[in-house]
Amino acid sequence: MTSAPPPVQVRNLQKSYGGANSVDGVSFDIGEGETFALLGPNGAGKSTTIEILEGYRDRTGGEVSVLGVDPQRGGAHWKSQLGIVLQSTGESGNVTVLEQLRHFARYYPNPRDVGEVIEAVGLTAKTGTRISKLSGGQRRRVDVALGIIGRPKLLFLDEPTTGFDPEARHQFWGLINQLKNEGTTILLTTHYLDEAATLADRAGVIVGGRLVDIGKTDELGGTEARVPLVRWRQDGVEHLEKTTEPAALAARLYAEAGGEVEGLQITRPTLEDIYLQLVASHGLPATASQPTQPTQPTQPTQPTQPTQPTAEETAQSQTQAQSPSQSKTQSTGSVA
Ligand SMILES: Nc1ncnc2c1ncn2[C@@H]1O[C@H](COP(=O)(O)OP(=O)(O)OP(=O)(O)O)[C@@H](O)[C@H]1O
Repeated sequence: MTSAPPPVQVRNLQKSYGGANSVDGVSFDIGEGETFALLGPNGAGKSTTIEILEGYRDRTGGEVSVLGVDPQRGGAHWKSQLGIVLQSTGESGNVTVLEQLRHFARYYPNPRDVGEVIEAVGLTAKTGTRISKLSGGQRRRVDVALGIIGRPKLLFLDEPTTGFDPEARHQFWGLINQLKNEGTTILLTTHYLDEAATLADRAGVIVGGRLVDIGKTDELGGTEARVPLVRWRQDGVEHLEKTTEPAALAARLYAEAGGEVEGLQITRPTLEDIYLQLVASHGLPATASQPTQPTQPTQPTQPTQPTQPTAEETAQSQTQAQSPSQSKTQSTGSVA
Protein backbone atom coordinates (compact mmCIF):
# COMPACT_ATOMS: atom_id res chain seq x y z
CA MET A 1 0.00 0.00 0.00
CA THR A 2 1.39 3.40 -0.91
CA SER A 3 0.57 6.35 1.33
CA ALA A 4 -0.47 9.68 -0.14
CA PRO A 5 2.33 12.22 -0.57
CA PRO A 6 2.40 15.02 1.99
CA PRO A 7 0.32 18.10 1.02
CA VAL A 8 3.48 20.22 0.83
CA GLN A 9 6.84 19.02 -0.48
CA VAL A 10 9.68 21.46 -0.99
CA ARG A 11 13.07 20.31 -2.28
CA ASN A 12 16.12 22.51 -2.63
CA LEU A 13 14.02 25.61 -3.27
CA GLN A 14 15.92 28.54 -4.75
CA LYS A 15 14.81 32.08 -5.44
CA SER A 16 17.12 34.84 -6.53
CA TYR A 17 16.36 38.46 -7.26
CA GLY A 18 18.94 40.06 -9.52
CA GLY A 19 21.53 37.40 -8.72
CA ALA A 20 21.16 37.53 -4.94
CA ASN A 21 19.72 34.37 -3.36
CA SER A 22 16.76 35.17 -1.11
CA VAL A 23 15.88 31.51 -0.70
CA ASP A 24 18.81 29.16 -0.94
CA GLY A 25 18.28 25.40 -0.93
CA VAL A 26 15.28 25.15 1.41
CA SER A 27 13.67 21.70 1.80
CA PHE A 28 10.77 20.59 3.99
CA ASP A 29 7.52 18.63 3.96
CA ILE A 30 4.26 19.42 5.70
CA GLY A 31 2.17 16.37 6.54
CA GLU A 32 -1.59 16.01 6.25
CA GLY A 33 -3.30 17.90 9.06
CA GLU A 34 -0.04 19.28 10.36
CA THR A 35 0.59 22.90 11.38
CA PHE A 36 4.07 23.97 10.33
CA ALA A 37 5.62 27.32 11.29
CA LEU A 38 8.27 29.01 9.20
CA LEU A 39 10.31 31.24 11.52
CA GLY A 40 13.11 33.68 10.83
CA PRO A 41 14.21 37.29 11.08
CA ASN A 42 13.01 40.05 8.77
CA GLY A 43 14.17 39.40 5.22
CA ALA A 44 15.02 35.73 5.88
CA GLY A 45 12.93 34.48 2.95
CA LYS A 46 9.73 33.29 4.65
CA SER A 47 7.24 35.28 2.57
CA THR A 48 9.13 34.50 -0.62
CA THR A 49 8.89 30.79 0.19
CA ILE A 50 5.22 30.91 1.12
CA GLU A 51 4.32 32.98 -1.97
CA ILE A 52 6.11 30.46 -4.22
CA LEU A 53 4.01 27.71 -2.62
CA GLU A 54 0.85 29.74 -3.19
CA GLY A 55 1.72 30.18 -6.86
CA TYR A 56 2.22 33.94 -6.58
CA ARG A 57 5.91 33.84 -7.37
CA ASP A 58 7.98 31.68 -9.67
CA ARG A 59 10.99 29.90 -8.22
CA THR A 60 14.48 30.04 -9.64
CA GLY A 61 15.21 26.39 -8.85
CA GLY A 62 14.19 23.30 -6.92
CA GLU A 63 11.02 21.24 -6.77
CA VAL A 64 7.72 22.16 -5.13
CA SER A 65 4.53 20.16 -4.83
CA VAL A 66 1.43 21.61 -3.15
CA LEU A 67 -1.56 19.29 -2.92
CA GLY A 68 0.14 17.21 -5.57
CA VAL A 69 0.52 20.10 -8.03
CA ASP A 70 3.42 22.33 -9.05
CA PRO A 71 2.19 25.80 -7.95
CA GLN A 72 3.48 27.30 -11.20
CA ARG A 73 0.88 25.19 -12.98
CA GLY A 74 -1.97 25.28 -10.43
CA GLY A 75 -5.42 25.80 -11.95
CA ALA A 76 -8.72 27.03 -10.56
CA HIS A 77 -9.61 23.71 -8.88
CA TRP A 78 -6.22 23.61 -7.15
CA LYS A 79 -6.60 27.20 -5.96
CA SER A 80 -10.08 26.53 -4.62
CA GLN A 81 -8.48 24.15 -2.09
CA LEU A 82 -6.15 26.80 -0.71
CA GLY A 83 -6.83 29.46 1.89
CA ILE A 84 -4.46 32.40 1.74
CA VAL A 85 -3.78 35.17 4.19
CA LEU A 86 -0.78 37.08 2.94
CA GLN A 87 1.34 39.42 4.94
CA SER A 88 -0.34 42.77 4.54
CA THR A 89 -3.91 43.79 4.77
CA GLY A 90 -5.45 46.05 2.22
CA GLU A 91 -9.17 45.45 2.44
CA SER A 92 -10.42 48.94 2.93
CA GLY A 93 -13.21 48.81 0.38
CA ASN A 94 -16.52 50.56 0.58
CA VAL A 95 -18.46 47.37 1.30
CA THR A 96 -19.49 45.87 4.59
CA VAL A 97 -17.88 42.89 6.27
CA LEU A 98 -20.95 40.79 5.48
CA GLU A 99 -21.02 41.83 1.80
CA GLN A 100 -17.33 41.10 1.39
CA LEU A 101 -17.58 37.65 2.95
CA ARG A 102 -20.73 36.76 1.02
CA HIS A 103 -19.12 37.86 -2.21
CA PHE A 104 -16.01 35.75 -1.73
CA ALA A 105 -17.93 32.74 -0.41
CA ARG A 106 -19.57 32.43 -3.83
CA TYR A 107 -16.26 31.53 -5.43
CA TYR A 108 -15.93 28.29 -3.49
CA PRO A 109 -17.76 25.01 -4.05
CA ASN A 110 -18.33 24.32 -0.35
CA PRO A 111 -17.92 27.55 1.61
CA ARG A 112 -18.36 27.91 5.34
CA ASP A 113 -21.37 29.69 6.73
CA VAL A 114 -20.63 33.41 6.44
CA GLY A 115 -22.15 34.24 9.83
CA GLU A 116 -20.13 31.53 11.54
CA VAL A 117 -16.90 32.78 9.99
CA ILE A 118 -17.64 36.36 11.03
CA GLU A 119 -18.28 35.15 14.55
CA ALA A 120 -15.15 32.98 14.56
CA VAL A 121 -12.95 35.99 13.78
CA GLY A 122 -14.75 38.13 16.37
CA LEU A 123 -16.39 40.57 13.97
CA THR A 124 -20.06 39.91 14.72
CA ALA A 125 -20.50 43.42 16.09
CA LYS A 126 -19.00 44.80 12.85
CA THR A 127 -21.01 42.69 10.40
CA GLY A 128 -22.70 45.71 8.82
CA THR A 129 -19.70 48.04 9.06
CA ARG A 130 -17.87 49.16 5.93
CA ILE A 131 -14.36 47.69 5.80
CA SER A 132 -12.93 51.17 5.28
CA LYS A 133 -14.23 52.06 8.75
CA LEU A 134 -12.51 49.15 10.53
CA SER A 135 -9.32 49.42 12.54
CA GLY A 136 -6.13 47.81 11.21
CA GLY A 137 -6.53 44.77 13.48
CA GLN A 138 -10.17 44.39 12.49
CA ARG A 139 -9.26 44.51 8.80
CA ARG A 140 -6.69 41.81 9.47
CA ARG A 141 -9.50 39.70 10.91
CA VAL A 142 -11.36 40.21 7.63
CA ASP A 143 -8.27 38.87 5.84
CA VAL A 144 -8.31 35.81 8.07
CA ALA A 145 -12.05 35.36 7.48
CA LEU A 146 -11.50 35.50 3.71
CA GLY A 147 -8.70 32.96 4.06
CA ILE A 148 -10.92 30.37 5.71
CA ILE A 149 -14.29 31.05 4.07
CA GLY A 150 -13.64 28.47 1.33
CA ARG A 151 -13.02 25.62 3.80
CA PRO A 152 -9.44 25.17 2.54
CA LYS A 153 -7.54 21.90 2.71
CA LEU A 154 -4.35 23.89 3.06
CA LEU A 155 -4.21 27.26 4.78
CA PHE A 156 -1.34 29.72 4.37
CA LEU A 157 -1.06 32.28 7.14
CA ASP A 158 1.66 34.88 6.67
CA GLU A 159 1.97 36.81 9.95
CA PRO A 160 -1.77 36.51 10.52
CA THR A 161 -2.00 38.21 13.91
CA THR A 162 0.15 41.26 13.33
CA GLY A 163 -1.92 44.18 14.61
CA PHE A 164 -4.18 42.01 16.78
CA ASP A 165 -4.70 42.92 20.40
CA PRO A 166 -3.85 40.14 22.89
CA GLU A 167 -7.46 39.06 23.28
CA ALA A 168 -7.92 38.82 19.51
CA ARG A 169 -4.73 36.75 19.23
CA HIS A 170 -6.02 34.26 21.77
CA GLN A 171 -9.35 34.12 20.00
CA PHE A 172 -7.49 33.52 16.74
CA TRP A 173 -5.53 30.68 18.32
CA GLY A 174 -8.83 29.06 19.28
CA LEU A 175 -9.99 29.37 15.69
CA ILE A 176 -6.79 27.77 14.38
CA ASN A 177 -7.12 24.92 16.85
CA GLN A 178 -10.64 24.36 15.57
CA LEU A 179 -9.34 24.24 11.97
CA LYS A 180 -6.60 21.83 13.07
CA ASN A 181 -9.20 19.59 14.67
CA GLU A 182 -11.05 19.58 11.35
CA GLY A 183 -7.86 18.29 9.70
CA THR A 184 -6.75 21.48 7.91
CA THR A 185 -3.07 21.55 7.00
CA ILE A 186 -1.55 24.90 7.91
CA LEU A 187 1.62 26.78 6.98
CA LEU A 188 2.19 29.70 9.31
CA THR A 189 4.80 32.43 9.50
CA THR A 190 4.97 34.56 12.60
CA HIS A 191 7.36 36.67 14.62
CA TYR A 192 5.45 35.78 17.77
CA LEU A 193 7.30 32.77 19.12
CA ASP A 194 4.59 32.05 21.69
CA GLU A 195 2.15 31.83 18.78
CA ALA A 196 4.39 29.32 17.01
CA ALA A 197 4.85 27.32 20.21
CA THR A 198 1.10 27.24 20.81
CA LEU A 199 -0.07 26.46 17.30
CA ALA A 200 2.65 24.62 15.42
CA ASP A 201 3.47 20.92 15.53
CA ARG A 202 6.78 21.51 13.78
CA ALA A 203 8.78 24.53 12.74
CA GLY A 204 11.60 25.44 10.41
CA VAL A 205 13.95 28.34 11.08
CA ILE A 206 15.20 30.27 8.05
CA VAL A 207 18.17 32.60 8.31
CA GLY A 208 19.55 34.36 5.24
CA GLY A 209 17.49 32.18 2.91
CA ARG A 210 18.76 28.92 4.40
CA LEU A 211 16.91 26.50 6.63
CA VAL A 212 19.11 26.28 9.72
CA ASP A 213 16.90 23.99 11.82
CA ILE A 214 13.70 22.03 11.50
CA GLY A 215 11.80 19.83 13.91
CA LYS A 216 9.06 19.57 16.46
CA THR A 217 8.57 22.90 18.21
CA ASP A 218 9.52 21.33 21.53
CA GLU A 219 12.68 19.77 20.09
CA LEU A 220 14.14 22.62 17.99
CA GLY A 221 17.68 23.58 18.86
CA GLY A 222 18.57 20.14 20.21
CA THR A 223 18.69 18.76 23.75
CA GLU A 224 21.59 20.87 24.98
CA ALA A 225 19.80 24.12 24.14
CA ARG A 226 16.85 23.02 26.27
CA VAL A 227 18.64 22.22 29.51
CA PRO A 228 16.94 24.07 32.40
CA LEU A 229 18.69 26.79 34.38
CA VAL A 230 18.62 26.98 38.17
CA ARG A 231 19.37 30.33 39.82
CA TRP A 232 19.69 31.07 43.51
CA ARG A 233 21.41 33.38 45.94
CA GLN A 234 23.66 32.35 48.79
CA ASP A 235 25.33 34.78 51.16
CA GLY A 236 24.44 37.59 48.76
CA VAL A 237 26.15 35.84 45.81
CA GLU A 238 24.15 34.92 42.68
CA HIS A 239 24.53 31.33 41.48
CA LEU A 240 23.53 29.85 38.16
CA GLU A 241 23.67 26.20 37.13
CA LYS A 242 22.51 24.38 34.01
CA THR A 243 21.17 20.95 34.89
CA THR A 244 18.96 18.27 33.47
CA GLU A 245 17.83 17.50 37.03
CA PRO A 246 16.70 20.86 38.39
CA ALA A 247 14.40 19.37 41.02
CA ALA A 248 17.25 17.31 42.49
CA LEU A 249 19.47 20.40 42.63
CA ALA A 250 16.68 22.43 44.27
CA ALA A 251 16.16 19.66 46.86
CA ARG A 252 19.89 19.57 47.63
CA LEU A 253 20.01 23.36 48.02
CA TYR A 254 16.96 23.22 50.28
CA ALA A 255 18.57 20.55 52.46
CA GLU A 256 21.85 22.47 52.63
CA ALA A 257 20.10 25.73 53.52
CA GLY A 258 17.89 24.00 56.05
CA GLY A 259 14.86 25.74 54.55
CA GLU A 260 13.80 28.04 51.73
CA VAL A 261 16.53 28.92 49.23
CA GLU A 262 16.91 32.62 48.57
CA GLY A 263 16.00 33.74 45.04
CA LEU A 264 15.49 30.18 43.78
CA GLN A 265 14.28 30.08 40.16
CA ILE A 266 14.08 27.20 37.72
CA THR A 267 13.64 28.27 34.10
CA ARG A 268 13.32 26.20 30.99
CA PRO A 269 14.29 27.79 27.66
CA THR A 270 11.24 28.86 25.69
CA LEU A 271 10.92 28.53 21.94
CA GLU A 272 11.85 32.20 21.79
CA ASP A 273 15.08 31.56 23.75
CA ILE A 274 15.96 28.67 21.46
CA TYR A 275 15.13 30.69 18.36
CA LEU A 276 17.26 33.63 19.49
CA GLN A 277 20.19 31.29 20.10
CA LEU A 278 19.76 29.68 16.71
CA VAL A 279 19.60 32.98 14.85
CA ALA A 280 22.51 34.44 16.80
CA SER A 281 24.61 31.35 16.10
CA HIS A 282 24.09 32.01 12.40
CA GLY A 283 25.49 35.47 12.70
CA LEU A 284 22.40 37.64 12.62
CA PRO A 285 20.77 39.83 15.22
CA ALA A 286 17.47 38.15 16.10
CA THR A 287 14.13 39.91 16.04
CA ALA A 288 11.88 37.57 17.99
CA SER A 289 8.85 39.20 19.49
CA GLN A 290 9.52 42.31 17.49
CA PRO A 291 7.01 41.98 14.75
CA THR A 292 7.20 44.20 11.76
CA GLN A 293 5.19 47.37 11.84
CA PRO A 294 1.46 46.93 12.15
CA THR A 295 0.01 46.38 8.75
CA GLN A 296 -1.04 49.43 6.84
CA PRO A 297 -4.04 49.48 4.60
CA THR A 298 -3.11 49.78 0.96
CA GLN A 299 -5.29 50.52 -2.00
CA PRO A 300 -9.03 50.18 -1.45
CA THR A 301 -10.47 47.20 -3.23
CA GLN A 302 -13.99 46.35 -4.24
CA PRO A 303 -15.30 42.81 -4.24
CA THR A 304 -16.11 43.11 -7.90
CA GLN A 305 -12.65 44.48 -8.71
CA PRO A 306 -10.19 42.58 -6.56
CA THR A 307 -6.61 43.67 -6.30
CA GLN A 308 -4.68 42.63 -9.37
CA PRO A 309 -1.02 43.45 -8.96
CA THR A 310 0.92 43.38 -12.15
CA ALA A 311 4.45 43.19 -10.77
CA GLU A 312 6.13 41.06 -8.17
CA GLU A 313 7.22 44.18 -6.34
CA THR A 314 3.64 44.75 -5.33
CA ALA A 315 3.03 41.20 -4.22
CA GLN A 316 3.85 41.72 -0.58
CA SER A 317 1.92 44.89 -0.07
CA GLN A 318 -1.46 43.93 -1.36
CA THR A 319 -4.43 42.28 0.18
CA GLN A 320 -4.27 38.65 -0.63
CA ALA A 321 -7.34 37.04 0.80
CA GLN A 322 -8.67 36.54 -2.68
CA SER A 323 -10.92 34.00 -4.19
CA PRO A 324 -9.05 31.36 -6.15
CA SER A 325 -10.52 32.50 -9.42
CA GLN A 326 -9.37 36.05 -8.71
CA SER A 327 -5.88 35.39 -7.53
CA LYS A 328 -2.98 37.28 -8.98
CA THR A 329 -1.67 34.19 -10.67
CA GLN A 330 -4.98 33.51 -12.27
CA SER A 331 -5.61 36.99 -13.50
CA THR A 332 -2.16 38.22 -14.42
CA GLY A 333 -0.10 35.09 -14.89
CA SER A 334 2.59 34.02 -12.47
CA VAL A 335 4.96 36.72 -11.52
CA ALA A 336 8.59 35.77 -11.79
N1 LIG B 1 10.39 41.67 -5.31
C1 LIG B 1 11.58 41.63 -4.75
N2 LIG B 1 12.66 42.10 -5.39
C2 LIG B 1 13.89 42.03 -4.84
N3 LIG B 1 14.15 41.51 -3.63
C3 LIG B 1 13.11 41.03 -2.95
C4 LIG B 1 11.78 41.06 -3.46
N4 LIG B 1 10.95 40.49 -2.54
C5 LIG B 1 11.73 40.14 -1.51
N5 LIG B 1 13.02 40.46 -1.76
C6 LIG B 1 14.16 40.21 -0.85
O1 LIG B 1 14.18 38.85 -0.52
C7 LIG B 1 14.59 38.68 0.83
C8 LIG B 1 13.55 37.84 1.55
O2 LIG B 1 12.36 38.59 1.68
P1 LIG B 1 11.05 37.98 2.34
O3 LIG B 1 9.98 38.99 2.18
O4 LIG B 1 10.81 36.63 1.79
O5 LIG B 1 11.50 37.88 3.86
P2 LIG B 1 10.66 37.50 5.13
O6 LIG B 1 11.40 36.42 5.82
O7 LIG B 1 9.25 37.23 4.77
O8 LIG B 1 10.76 38.85 5.98
P3 LIG B 1 9.73 39.56 6.98
O9 LIG B 1 9.80 38.83 8.27
O10 LIG B 1 10.31 40.94 7.09
O11 LIG B 1 8.38 39.55 6.34
C9 LIG B 1 14.77 40.07 1.40
O12 LIG B 1 16.14 40.39 1.38
C10 LIG B 1 14.01 40.96 0.45
O13 LIG B 1 14.57 42.23 0.39
